[in-house]
Amino acid sequence: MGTSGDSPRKIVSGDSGYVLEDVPHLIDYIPDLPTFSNPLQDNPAYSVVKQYFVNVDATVAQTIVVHKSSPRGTHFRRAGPRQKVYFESDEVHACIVTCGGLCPGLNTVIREIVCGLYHMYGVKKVLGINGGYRGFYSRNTITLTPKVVNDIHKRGGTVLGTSRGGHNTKKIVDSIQDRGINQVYIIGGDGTQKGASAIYEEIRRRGLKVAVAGVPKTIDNDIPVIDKSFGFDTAVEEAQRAINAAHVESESNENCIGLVKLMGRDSGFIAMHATIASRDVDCCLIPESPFYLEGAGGLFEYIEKRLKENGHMVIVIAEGAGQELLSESLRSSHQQDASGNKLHQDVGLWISQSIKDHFSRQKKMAINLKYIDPTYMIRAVPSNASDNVYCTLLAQSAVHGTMAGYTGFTVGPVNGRHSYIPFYRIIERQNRVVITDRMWARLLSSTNQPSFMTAKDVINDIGEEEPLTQMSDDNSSDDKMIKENGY
Ligand SMILES: Nc1ncnc2c1ncn2[C@@H]1O[C@H](COP(=O)(O)OP(=O)(O)OP(=O)(O)O)[C@@H](O)[C@H]1O
Ligand SMILES: O=P(O)(O)OC[C@H]1O[C@](O)(CO)[C@@H](O)[C@@H]1O
Ligand SMILES: [Mg+2]
Repeated sequence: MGTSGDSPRKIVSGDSGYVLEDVPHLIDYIPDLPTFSNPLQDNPAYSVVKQYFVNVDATVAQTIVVHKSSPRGTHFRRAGPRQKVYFESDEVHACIVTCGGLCPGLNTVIREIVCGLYHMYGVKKVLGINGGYRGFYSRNTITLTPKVVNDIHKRGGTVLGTSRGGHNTKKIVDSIQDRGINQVYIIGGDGTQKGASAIYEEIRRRGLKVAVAGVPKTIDNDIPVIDKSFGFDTAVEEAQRAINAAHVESESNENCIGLVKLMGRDSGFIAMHATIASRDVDCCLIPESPFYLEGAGGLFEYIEKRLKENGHMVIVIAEGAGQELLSESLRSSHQQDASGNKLHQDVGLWISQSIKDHFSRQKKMAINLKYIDPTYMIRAVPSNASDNVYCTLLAQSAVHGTMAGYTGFTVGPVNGRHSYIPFYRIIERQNRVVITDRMWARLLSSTNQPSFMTAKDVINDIGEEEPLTQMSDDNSSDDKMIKENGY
């Protein structure tokens, strides 16, 4: 997938620096499509809601921390039901697919897309594609009805199955066309959204009346623009159990380190939030913050200090942390998964061994190390209550968007308001923890760990990154101004 074959971006400018990064609509390439009244207007459940339909001009600001002279900046189209729809209920043939790694809440999103289509729009034909993208052309489908999906939100995983790799755009769109599908709901992470964008482009090239909606999913929270991804809170909550166990073990044994490895391939959000939530963690290591082991200011020195002061400590390490150190000491593997994601070496085992070797070599202090690796346990659980609510809103917003004829979009909250975001904004970069941001500073002041950074590193890092989601810390725009002003 490249940018050369991509359809033109819809960017609309307004007064005072207002910019709308709009999403595509079916009428962009199929003019004169008929419209219909939204069946929701006759739905008794919604009859009492004042201004139920979203104004066609309503947009959501990406940056809400502004200054007197700030331009109004980038906006996205507000999600929600529209007065006019571009599909009749009995014309719709929808399908749902889940791709990439598991994440709490997948089943809730599936359930709410099915129920939203049935109950809000009277749509009766919804297909589940089994086993991710490759399922479009090599696996069975399952008919989804409110009855079939009734209880699935109480289970972890995805009832549709998932996979990595197997994205063949042509075969997938052939299958969509052959089956007469005209709404495609694609639930997945950054890789999946890239695949969804390729599917949308091919559908548009063929001139098909098929709306494509992405629902962003990943416990790593590495999708930019949106406030956070669903399932993330559940994963952070589940991680507390491992951290608590590490703390209990370390407190009860002499000179004991409780070490927990958490998911987070390229971004350390889970580790960072689990650490801040717990307060029992003395050191958190994430991919975005390089660290070193030996010498002044290094990890071993800090461990020794902490054990002398407290007799125990807890370390949380994200799976993608310290990979450059591993590559130095082990033979670099360069392995990839079926989707082309780099497969990391096991940093948990490596750091456990390195710590043990250091203290046994040094003979000053006998230590005890308890290593806990809850890897898949934090993502294979059902979503918690707040993620269930979040998943419901995502699913319903996606359904409203496709019924209104929008396509080529990912749905998600931007500053708390659900919005339709063009694919290109979602797939252009990965969201990562910004370590010059206040959230990381909050963590450092809670753990009291060394920052492992020299003043020179900090200066080099400054100005490189903008806040990628609201979760980074919306104060960062202030920071950026300070940097730009050279204060
Ligand atoms: N650039 C791309 N173009 C088309 N398809 C892609 C692209 N990158 C990934 N995919 C497809 O998207 C699917 C999911 O990708 P991936 O395994 O990277 O997971 P993900 O969606 O990023 O989720 P997570 O990282 O949370 O597990 C796979 O089937 C993969 O083939
Ligand atoms: O299921 P797999 O392929 O082992 O995936 C593991 C990866 O998936 C993620 O959970 C993202 O979904 C990463 O944190 C992790 O590295
Ligand atoms: Mg991914």
